[in-house]
Amino acid sequence: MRAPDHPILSKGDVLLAVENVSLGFGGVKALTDVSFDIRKSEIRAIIGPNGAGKTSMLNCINGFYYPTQGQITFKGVKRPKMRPFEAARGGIARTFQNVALFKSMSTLDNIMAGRSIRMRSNFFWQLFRHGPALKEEVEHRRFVEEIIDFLEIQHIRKTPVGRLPYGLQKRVELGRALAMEPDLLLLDEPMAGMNLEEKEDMSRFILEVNQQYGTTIALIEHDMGVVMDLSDRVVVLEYGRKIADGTPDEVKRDQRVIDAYLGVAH
Ligand SMILES: Nc1ncnc2c1ncn2[C@@H]1O[C@H](COP(=O)(O)OP(=O)(O)OP(=O)(O)O)[C@@H](O)[C@H]1O
Repeated sequence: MRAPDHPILSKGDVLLAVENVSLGFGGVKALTDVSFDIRKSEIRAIIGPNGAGKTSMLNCINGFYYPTQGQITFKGVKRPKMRPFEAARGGIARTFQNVALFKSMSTLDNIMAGRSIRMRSNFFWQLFRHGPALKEEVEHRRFVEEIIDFLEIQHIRKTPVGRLPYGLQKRVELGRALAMEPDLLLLDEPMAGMNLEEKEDMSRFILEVNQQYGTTIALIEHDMGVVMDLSDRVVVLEYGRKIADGTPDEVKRDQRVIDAYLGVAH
């Protein structure tokens, strides 16, 4: 396990704070004055109708976009403008709406690629798999094997991921994000395109990651059954603005949320 590079936060402390964030693309306002926080070790859902700004928000959190206005504070530090790999190095991992893996590479190599962000030895040593790099690689390999066991994907460890069914690809992508040992795991529609059994498996893994490792998770999801079962708190966006924020029960009863989103079958 890596040593923490920040003051140790306890369960329930604010891990990430979004304050008055706005984001514009030319004339289009994707986000307007949105504030909410994500607390350590919780599962936080971001929901709302299509085009509400959910993915834009995730993109601001992982450094893909920089807010036009407002600020994001992570582990107590105001976030400077940064690129996604810098956010990843800082402890934010992400999966995508449409799986983003190296399709011709095996499950093992894809997860190992996620792990490379935690490797310290320089490129020279890695190239020759010698000296410090060899010792380090053995340790990282052990960690990756733990993830493979945890996600129950031993049987596909050598299979090129492009050949796997969609549900398993999503599981490998989760494995790659976990290999980064993130402080904050962002999941963009982790159940999209899955059948019922795959959804149940994915829900179980998300809960286990949260409970066994205490990993803080923020997820975007359209399946309301999943959202209400998994999340501790839910933030609701509509037309780029926050319209509600609370526990699943509070949000379910909120008339604005019912009118904007839940009234429509999901
Ligand atoms: N790169 C971009 N350039 C221009 N407009 C964008 C861009 N990205 C998002 N938008 C616009 O910003 C708004 C919010 O989009 P976003 O994808 O964040 O919504 P969403 O809630 O994630 O939707 P969905 O549930 O359909 O994925 C939309 O009007 C969208 O068209």
